[in-house]
Amino acid sequence: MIDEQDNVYIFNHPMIQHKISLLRDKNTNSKSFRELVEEVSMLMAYEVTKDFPLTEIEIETPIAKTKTKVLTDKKVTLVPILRAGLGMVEGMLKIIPTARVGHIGLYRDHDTKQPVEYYCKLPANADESEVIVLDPMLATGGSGSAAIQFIKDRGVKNIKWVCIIASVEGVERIHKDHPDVPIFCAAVDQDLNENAYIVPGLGDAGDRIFGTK
Ligand SMILES: O=P(O)(O)OC[C@H]1O[C@H](OP(=O)(O)OP(=O)(O)O)[C@H](O)[C@@H]1O
Ligand SMILES: O=c1cc[nH]c(=O)[nH]1
Ligand SMILES: [Mg+2]
Repeated sequence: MIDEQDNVYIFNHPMIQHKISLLRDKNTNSKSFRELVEEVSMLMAYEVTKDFPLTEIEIETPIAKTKTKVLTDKKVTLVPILRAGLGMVEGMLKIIPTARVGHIGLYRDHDTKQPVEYYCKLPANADESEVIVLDPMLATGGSGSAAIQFIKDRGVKNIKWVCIIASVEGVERIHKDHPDVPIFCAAVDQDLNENAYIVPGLGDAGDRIFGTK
């Protein structure tokens, strides 16, 4: 159950939408918030991987020989954007257990709202891999656009962006800077407030995952 328009895939499955409502609720505590982010990520992984290629092999069941399909050997790298993206890794790994994990550290300067890079470690030969970038929030799109550019600068061609809540402005920014990158999310919210937080959004995802406020 997914709406696709202009390279944006919105997950409208009832189980995902229900969990998004719990994430948005300010009364949801850090433990529940973390668990919900993991569960939503796992459900999203199911759709994000739907174009993965299959190869036919022959095996023997206890009853008979048969032809069956397995995933074609394909390199996948998950790249969470620190900190909040970390909350999405375990859920994704439940569905894609062979994925490697790289990390990009970015924070948004409180005054300028511009992304500041403080860490980047991608697996060797990341350029041979499909990269799935993880960050729960796409607000102005500044962090997302910069992260995608770091990854492209390392030669990666096949990139997907997976977030939980996007803003209209963030979607437009990624489309403008990186029209080749599809966006997967559970909701697109209309507004940003004066602090560039998504409205209604869910607040500061990093602080809610790690209990830092
Ligand atoms: O689209 P943007 O306007 O760039 O904003 C989105 C970014 O802001 C948040 O990170 P934050 O700076 O709060 O860092 P944190 O994950 O360490 O809390 C969020 O996780 C994104 O990375
Ligand atoms: O709404 C927002 C915007 C940026 N970062 C967040 O965590 N939430
Ligand atoms: Mg934060």
